[in-house]
Formats: sequence, structure tokens, C-alpha cells
Amino acid sequence: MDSTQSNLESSISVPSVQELALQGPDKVPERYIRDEDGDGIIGTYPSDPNLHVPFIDMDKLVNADTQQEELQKLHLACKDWGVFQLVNHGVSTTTLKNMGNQVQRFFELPLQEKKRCAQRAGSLEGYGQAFVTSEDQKLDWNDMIFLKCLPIQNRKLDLWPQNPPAFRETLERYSEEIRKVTISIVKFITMSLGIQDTQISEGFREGLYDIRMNCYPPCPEPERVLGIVPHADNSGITLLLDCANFPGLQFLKDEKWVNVEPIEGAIVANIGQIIEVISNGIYRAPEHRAIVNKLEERFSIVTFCYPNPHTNIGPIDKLIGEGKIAVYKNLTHAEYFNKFFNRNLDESFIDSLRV
Ligand SMILES: O=C(O)CCC(=O)C(=O)O
Ligand SMILES: [Fe+2]
Repeated sequence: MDSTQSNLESSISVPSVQELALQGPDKVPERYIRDEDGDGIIGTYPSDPNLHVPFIDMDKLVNADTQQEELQKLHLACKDWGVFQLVNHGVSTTTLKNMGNQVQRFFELPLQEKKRCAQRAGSLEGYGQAFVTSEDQKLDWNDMIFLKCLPIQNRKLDLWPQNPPAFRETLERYSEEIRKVTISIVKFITMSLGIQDTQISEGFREGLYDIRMNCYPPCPEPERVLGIVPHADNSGITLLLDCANFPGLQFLKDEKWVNVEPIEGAIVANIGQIIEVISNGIYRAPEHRAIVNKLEERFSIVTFCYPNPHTNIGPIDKLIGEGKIAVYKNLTHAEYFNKFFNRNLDESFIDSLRV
């Protein structure tokens, strides 16, 4: 990544939401309140309980007899939703369970212990918060720890928790298994775009895997705050492990918020803005947000997967020409990240990538 410091590559420090919640307040501090009128409306869109995020079965993608049908489902999932629940993905149940446990145990530690991994000036890595640049900005009802996991030389081990004791080895194992899933699901995503060569998916073998672990404490006024403000991810693809047994993650579909019902053993996969660009906008990086719960704490483990830094980010040749024009610019990896970290938080990042 570019060595020049850019404005969103670090965040000002904010209070721990877990500590706030522990005091058992009956009201939420003003800095977290999103509905100024107190009418409980967050965002402009209603939610729709009758819509469900599609499912994709990796076994069916691999099996020659079922592949075509499943590729067609995958195509529609990426085009119409930008998100799907992936089952039979190959990450072992033990790895998923261990990862969830370690993250929960980390967030259960006393604040002082978690602060040993606190973000340092000028970096988003570590325990803290992302994209907070001013004291009067509204805050998310969320604590997080963000760690670069792959390639191995990107790890800042001084920020990796040593407590709980199995945290590091569990995260190492998890990131390796997630990398395998990423390479294969990206291969099928490009196949569903009609591209047969594996150059794009192979770009994820030496790719970057950054993991954000989120804790959403119970909130006395859940309908007035957000766990994470609506956004699309700047990744190639994002793979999310939802550790709760109630919904918290929502995707925007046809101007309605749709809950992701957590399914044990499934991984939620959403298209990131890099695949949106590569696919020349055929596949969309969907807007999503997290809501919070009055009684229960929720954890999620989110892997942002990027192709290796030598890959240019632009629409692939096969999807332009013969009357199809490029909708997005072609940028180097460094230019893409520079634009991302210097973006204006009030403007659409993806629009800034349009030709
Ligand atoms: O925790 C969630 O459900 C959403 C997290 C998310 O969207 C993110 O970290 O980018
Ligand atoms: Fe996200």
C-alpha cells in the first residue's frame, strides 16, 4: 500500500461501547443517536421480512452434474443481490466454532487487556474503531479489532492478542481456510460471468486477507442506533461469519432492508467494489448495515479479500468491446486504495471510480 499517510487510514479513538453498555444505561448517549426526531426510524428504507438472501451450495458448483444449474443461481445471486449464503464451503465446523469462541473470549476480557492490542497512531489495525475523523461524527454501536492476516509478512503480531492463548493459532488457521474458499468461489463467480480462465481467482492466492472482528453489545435503544452505518465493501469479496443466532446484518435489496438469518455453518459472501469494477458493473457490491439488539450481544468475523497488489483494478477485457463500453476506470492497486482512503465520507466511492 502507498506509504503516504491518507486521511481515513487512521481513526480517532472513541469510547468502548462494551464499557458503555456494562454501565446499564437506559438511554444511549447523543453521539450514537441516528434518528434525531426520536421516532425510531433509522435510514430511509423499510425492512422486508418476506425476502431471503439466496443460498449457494459449493458442492453443487464442484459436481459436474449440478454445476450449470448452480452457476446460473450464482449468477442471479451476484447480479440481483450481490450477496449469498454459502454452504458446503469446506471451512471445517471446528475452525468456524473455534474462531467464534476465540473472538467472543477476546471481547470478554477486561478493557485494559484488550487495549494491549489498541490501534496505534496512523493505522486502522488493532482494537478500536474505523473511519472516525471528527469529534462530532455519529458513532456506530460497535467495538472491533482489525488485523491483516495474509500474506504472512503483513501481520503485525504485536497487535495480535496473546490472550485468549489460542487466539493467534486459531486466526492463522481460519485465514488459511478462508483463502481456499475465496479462490474457489471467485473462480465460480468468474465462470458465472462467462469467463473460463482462472487468472482472476488465482490473483487471490497471493491476495490480501484483512479480518475485522466485530462486537455489538446489547443496546437500551436499539432502534435509534446502528451497529455499522450503511456501506458497501471495498474488497474483492467479503466472507462473513455470523456468530449469533438472531439477525443483525441487513442488505439493501430493491430499496428494502433484508435480514440475513444466521445459519449455523454457513458463510455470508458479498461482492465487493473490486469485483463490481472487474465485472464492469454486472455484479454489484451491495449496501449493507448492522443493527443491534436490546438484550443480546452479537459477534461477527468479517474477512475482506483482495487480489494481490500487482493486479490492476478495471473491467476485464472480455466484458468490454463489441458495443460494450467500460463503465469503470482502470486503476493500479495503489491508486485504488489511495482513492479509497482519501474519499469524502459523504460521497459515493464507487461513483468516483466511474469513467
Ligand atoms: O457485522 C456485520 O454483520 C456487518 C459487518 C460489516 O459489514 C463490515 O465489517 O464491513
Ligand atoms: Fe461491510
